[in-house]
Amino acid sequence: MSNDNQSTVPLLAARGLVKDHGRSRALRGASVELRAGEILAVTGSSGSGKSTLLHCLAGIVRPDEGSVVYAGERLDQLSEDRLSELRRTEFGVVFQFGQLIPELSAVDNVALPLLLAGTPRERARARAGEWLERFGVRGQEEQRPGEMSGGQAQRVSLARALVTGPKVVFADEPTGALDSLASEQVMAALIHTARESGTAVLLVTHDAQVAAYADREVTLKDGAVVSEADAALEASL
Ligand SMILES: Nc1ncnc2c1ncn2[C@@H]1O[C@H](COP(=O)(O)OP(=O)(O)OP(=O)(O)O)[C@@H](O)[C@H]1O
Repeated sequence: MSNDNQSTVPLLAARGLVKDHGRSRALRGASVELRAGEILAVTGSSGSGKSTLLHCLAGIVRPDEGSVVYAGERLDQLSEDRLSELRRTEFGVVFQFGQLIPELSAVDNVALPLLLAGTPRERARARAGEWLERFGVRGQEEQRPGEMSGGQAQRVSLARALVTGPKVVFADEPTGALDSLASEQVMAALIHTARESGTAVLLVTHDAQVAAYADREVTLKDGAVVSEADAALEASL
């Protein structure tokens, strides 16, 4: 269901993105918009360009052609310094294999973005503990990623992505390595928390059940958007 608070002005808009990886063209004129608070699924078969699109939208990779505008700023033209500041303060990212730091406990992994932003250690750890609780992994604060299940580790990754209060979370196959029960728990936690905090989510997935959590779905084929379906409307039919 759409969130009534969503603005009609996009928070993030990509137009005509082209991106080559060596001799392979990953994006061929892809355009997509994400509104504040919206949950958008990007689907498509393997190799259709989903991850490359996410990387361009998150300012991780610069497109060869086209524009990416975030809250009035051209991401594709920003300096590396400004881009990394935006990634630290406005964006959160979650990947298929959470990419937690194996040597750090769950609470220290989640506290890390706050420490990098200058929050004192004890306050950062306390806030991290609150976020672990929100994601249902309280009690595992001192465990390291290797001592947790895949689903628990992925919920820690979500807590780390959201702890700084980002405007957008980019999630690339966040449930790709999980079984269906853990996948449902992770998605429910992500969607609930994003709705509660008004965070927009760009969700890359090839799984129709995961895409069904989104407000809207765009499908990529050969590096361009081929169809847009209102996932919520489809689900209600
Ligand atoms: N770093 C890279 N170097 C070379 N080619 C790449 C690189 N990243 C992606 N590609 C190529 O670009 C195309 C799009 O890849 P991308 O990972 O964006 O697609 P995807 O839809 O996310 O695929 P998957 O679902 O398999 O992850 C593919 O042909 C892929 O082989």
